[in-house]
Amino acid sequence: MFLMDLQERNERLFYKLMIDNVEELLPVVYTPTVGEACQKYGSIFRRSQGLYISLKDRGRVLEVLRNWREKSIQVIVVTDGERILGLGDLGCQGMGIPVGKLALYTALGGVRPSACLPITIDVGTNNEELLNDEFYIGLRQKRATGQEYAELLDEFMAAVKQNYGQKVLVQFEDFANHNAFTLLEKYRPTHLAFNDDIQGTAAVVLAGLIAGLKFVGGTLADHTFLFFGAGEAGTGIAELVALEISMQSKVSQEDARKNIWLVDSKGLIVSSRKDSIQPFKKLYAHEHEPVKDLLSAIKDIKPTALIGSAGVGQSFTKEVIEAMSSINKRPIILALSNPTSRSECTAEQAYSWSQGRAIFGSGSPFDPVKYNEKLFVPAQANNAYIFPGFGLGVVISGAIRVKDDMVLAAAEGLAEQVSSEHFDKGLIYPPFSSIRKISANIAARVAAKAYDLGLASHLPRPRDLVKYAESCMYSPIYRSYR
Ligand SMILES: O=C([O-])CC(=O)C(=O)O
Ligand SMILES: [Mg+2]
Repeated sequence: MFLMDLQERNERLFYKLMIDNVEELLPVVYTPTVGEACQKYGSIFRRSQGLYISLKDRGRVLEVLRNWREKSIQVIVVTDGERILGLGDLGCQGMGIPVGKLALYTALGGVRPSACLPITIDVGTNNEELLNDEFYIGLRQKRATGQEYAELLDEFMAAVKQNYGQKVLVQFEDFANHNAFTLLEKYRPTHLAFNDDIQGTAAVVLAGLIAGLKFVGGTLADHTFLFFGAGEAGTGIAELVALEISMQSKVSQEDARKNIWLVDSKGLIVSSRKDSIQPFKKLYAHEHEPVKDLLSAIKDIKPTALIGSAGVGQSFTKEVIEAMSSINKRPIILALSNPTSRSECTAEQAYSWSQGRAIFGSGSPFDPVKYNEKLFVPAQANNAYIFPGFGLGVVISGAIRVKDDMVLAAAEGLAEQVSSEHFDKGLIYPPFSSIRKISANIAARVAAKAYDLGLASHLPRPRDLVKYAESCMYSPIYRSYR
């Protein structure tokens, strides 16, 4: 609440404070505190942040967009609040997420604050508690679905293009699975559309796996990956890992998918399963006997890495971590669900149950852990490493579309920032304290790919893209007066 006030009162000071104290303030402005802020958004509401577009605005969404005080927008983060982190449907109170993500776009990625626009689409909520809460700030109705939902989103996306042109990045955030994949597929051919939960998370995890394999040995193609959770994050990561394997090892993507297995709420996804498997999971329905639970799946599949993103806290039990540790000398354990209460296990559990052998990363931050007199520093495998730099790269190159190769370039840009100095400390990501440098490098990689693919509209292509990215970054300094 203090930081929200400061952001409102003295934006420059807010960003100066953020940039100078990233590691301390990230968990406040962002995950996990932002999750709690969304849960309590109605009762801590002071001034409106961001733009709300509701079902009641149908037919005049363009007019609503034009009411926003800033005219030159480069990045929009939009949610409909249906799947806020792992907390579920928070309706309009999800606004904290686009606001927090865009604060990071500026602090971590150097996109000008005035060029950032947080938006929440209000189509109602199915959260009964909120519907009965006198302080709820959104429409008091059940969520609109089907055609009514699709038409509002269509009107919104058309209005965005009409008002800001085709170089505005639209980042979809925390939509429910059943809309996230459909919206991305629908709008990526016509808009500069990016889904952070699918593509951003995929890039950060791929970078972490590439770094993690330095401790384990071998290439991605030599290993087996098991995902607990087959939603946006799980299948997004699986697809990017398969793409990277297919490029590294010159095999087809179908072949690359064979060492990747997914577990959802009904067990291991296999072709023999009787229930209907959603299209985005089908690619991973390999031939195997049905397996009901995670522990049995681990014993059968024998993965090198276990990647959790189901939003189910404490699902990596002692037995699960011990099974991973009996199969691997250095098991890779990623507990990606957010916020902390949804984390599959804590850092302390991962290190102690694996007797200090786990290579551990989590979506939400954990403090370093002392185990057997040794200090372990857990990695924060959060898309915050990717989206600010990714967005900066898109903005500075004037890219008009997002291609998977650009997401891959972002992952590689992050992975190459991990040096021997980090590996020696057991780290698979560089520290957030150097995030602006990391973002500039990711931006340069992404921009380079956009130019290579002929998708960049800002010509001529700058010669040194890293230097150029750095020179474009917003800094919270005061101009000197004459
Ligand atoms: O916001 C975060 O910390 C990461 C993320 O996108 C999510 O959990 O949905
Ligand atoms: Mg998200």
